[in-house]
Amino acid sequence: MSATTPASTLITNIGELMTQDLEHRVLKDAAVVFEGERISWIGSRHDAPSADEMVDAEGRAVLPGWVDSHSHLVFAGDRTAEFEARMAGQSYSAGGIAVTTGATRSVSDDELTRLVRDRVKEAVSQGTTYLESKTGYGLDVDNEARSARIAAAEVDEVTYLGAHLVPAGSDPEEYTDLVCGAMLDAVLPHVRWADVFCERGAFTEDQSRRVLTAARNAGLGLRVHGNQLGEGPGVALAVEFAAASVDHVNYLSDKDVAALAETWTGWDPTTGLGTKGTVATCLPACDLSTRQPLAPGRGLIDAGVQIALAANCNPGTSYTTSMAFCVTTAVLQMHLSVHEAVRAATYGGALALGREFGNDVDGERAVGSLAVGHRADLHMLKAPSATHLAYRPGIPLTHSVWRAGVRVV
Ligand SMILES: N=CN[C@@H](CCC(=O)O)C(=O)O
Ligand SMILES: [Zn+2]
Repeated sequence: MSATTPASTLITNIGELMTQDLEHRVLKDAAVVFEGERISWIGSRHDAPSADEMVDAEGRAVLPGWVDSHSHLVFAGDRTAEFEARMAGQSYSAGGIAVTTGATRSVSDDELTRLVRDRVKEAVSQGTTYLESKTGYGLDVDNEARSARIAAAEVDEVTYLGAHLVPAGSDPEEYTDLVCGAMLDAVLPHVRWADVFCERGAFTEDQSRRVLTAARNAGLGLRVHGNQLGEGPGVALAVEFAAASVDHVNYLSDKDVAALAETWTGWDPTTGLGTKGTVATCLPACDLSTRQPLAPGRGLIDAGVQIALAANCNPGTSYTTSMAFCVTTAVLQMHLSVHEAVRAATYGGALALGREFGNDVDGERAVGSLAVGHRADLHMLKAPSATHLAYRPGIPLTHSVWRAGVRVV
């Protein structure tokens, strides 16, 4: 805690406090107290205890900070020309990853760090308080290890994505061996997760299975990029490996939806107890930028699948850090309620990263929901309710942000 951070803070006169806790509480006329990084009290403002510092929300809404569980922040350069071509009718393919890999390899460690740091700042300024990033634009042992090391210093969670694209000139099977061998060993000290882009033009089912097996044997949690460009084996593989999340999920068969729903049958959403399933992470900004059908978030929720919303910031398919844009799109176009969309962008992201209530890892506090004992990650809007996120699309509504009890915006 910095010398200027008060020991305890009371935020009072909150018009709407959307807790996204297990009871789904939305409190009117509320107050929150946090001591250091920990929330210590939530209730009616009329009953609020005193604190060292008092912040008057003046009727504004307060939500948990966004938990952005899917991004690719470690890159240099951009792909404006590819985007323009796509807007003119060309379809997205995985091949563009090679362009960013070339640009990323060409910059110094300091420059790459600065680029990542600027993107994190941009995300935080819009209310993101917990952020994952993948590697995946290094694609050789040294550059993947460098990406992992730089990401680990700048973001909360790092995912190894050596299996993003087979580099030009490499034999796919030999490259998969490298991803499962020397490259995995090199990134291991810096990462908690591994991911694979299981899609045509990227990694086959068999190659993906090898990557997931090696990562699991190395003790990493698993994630899968699946069913982005067409129906395929990604979701089934994610379920088979009990991955924490399968991301994109644009093209799902009834069997895929049923398989994902089945993974949640042993979990109680009212207590958060039981065996968690595989979160379906929807990436609406990416879907719009690649002109893919929006992921069927509504149908997934209705089938009993826990979903997350993430920004998927990367230079190819989704060059944005705006979680608010994703929430807006989820409400306006994916037919989620505001509460469901905000939940997917906060609690859902935490579920996808194993950082939700009851899952405090390495002594870290739960994120993505507001309850006593959780990390004080709060996002105050320039609006009286979260509904304004969808009602006033495109308007920057972040008023202030606290991350682990420290005011950062
Ligand atoms: N789909 C795979 N990976 C990224 C895009 C990578 C790129 O095109 O640079 C994604 O999540 O959309
Ligand atoms: Zn991705």
